[in-house]
Amino acid sequence: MTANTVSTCDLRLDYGTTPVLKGIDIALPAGNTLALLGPSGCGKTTLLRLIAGLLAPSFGQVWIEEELVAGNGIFLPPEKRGLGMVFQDYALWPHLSVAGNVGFPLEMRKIGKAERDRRVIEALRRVELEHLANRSPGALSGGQQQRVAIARAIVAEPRIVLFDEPLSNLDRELRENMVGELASLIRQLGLTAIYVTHDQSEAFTLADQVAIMDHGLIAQLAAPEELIEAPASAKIAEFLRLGTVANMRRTATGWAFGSAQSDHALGPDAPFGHEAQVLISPHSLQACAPEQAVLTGAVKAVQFRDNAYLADIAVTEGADNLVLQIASNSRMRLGERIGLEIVSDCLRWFPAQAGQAP
Ligand SMILES: Nc1ncnc2c1ncn2[C@@H]1O[C@H](COP(=O)(O)OP(=O)(O)OP(=O)(O)O)[C@@H](O)[C@H]1O
Repeated sequence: MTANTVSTCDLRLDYGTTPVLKGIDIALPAGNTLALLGPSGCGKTTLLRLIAGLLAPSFGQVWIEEELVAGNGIFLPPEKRGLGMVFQDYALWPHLSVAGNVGFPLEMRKIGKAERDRRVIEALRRVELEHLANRSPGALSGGQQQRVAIARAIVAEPRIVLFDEPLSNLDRELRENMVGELASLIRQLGLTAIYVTHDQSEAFTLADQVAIMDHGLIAQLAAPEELIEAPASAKIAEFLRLGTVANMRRTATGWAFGSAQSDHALGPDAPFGHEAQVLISPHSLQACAPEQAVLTGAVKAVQFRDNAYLADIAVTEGADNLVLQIASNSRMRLGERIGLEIVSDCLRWFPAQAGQAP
């Protein structure tokens, strides 16, 4: 079994009387990347800062490679935790050369010049920037600056590298290119990484595991494909924009949904006898002729994503105020009237929330 490099146990943080983290448990195996994903203010950066040692927990523990670094009266400062960090703005010093920036953490550790030079060149070689060692950071592209920041984070050969939204200051095109590059760099270097982002595609490209955070808690921690296949709640499905969440009722012969009724049988996991929340993803809908359909609507918007067209259909008959997304190989015309058929096996049902009537 692979040892966990970072783990937290019931980790909490309060600012005054306001709980910001309410009990976080993670266990990250060596060589894995964990993304912390969630809306603004959910506590991602706070969790990263607790792991880094930039904040002390109100309760709970942080372990790094079997060593307790925070909790039970122990608190190791950042420089004693063996971590590398890459921040949003890279925090490169403009008055130092690329090599000077990368060597700075070693200088702080009072490592001699010869050894320092050797390690700086090695770190720059690993990010393929040794030819720019003497340049000033201001004379580099955004992507190159980011690689300098990574070289600086790995120069002391840390066990773990923490990334706090390292791409958010780049323009969209560069960001998209850099995500893939960063993902392969993390793998090539064999890093164990924790990566804070509020960008889902970034998290899904980079991470082995994604922790979806919500109001100071982890709502679900799973591999990207599992999050898409099996979101744990309607809220997570909505946050990940996996489709439309609606209420549906199983009937004796089929299902009822808004004012629509159908005799098409539902899959075995559909609950009997009461209304339940269901995720209708683009793949659980098929277009059909409007006169044969239980649900019909008009095409409201079309976008091209992941090699297919996604159309928003505003349902006009069968349910009120509902917009459903459907995937198609061809571009539908705006305003076109289409029928929708539900592929019941592809629906995902959510258990009733506590307090919800059965
Ligand atoms: N020094 C502080 N004092 C009081 N409250 C704080 C402090 N720092 C952060 N908070 C609050 O803690 C909560 C979590 O903040 P945090 O920065 O961890 O969120 P985040 O998920 O990283 O958000 P973002 O994506 O916007 O960076 C927020 O409600 C924030 O207002």
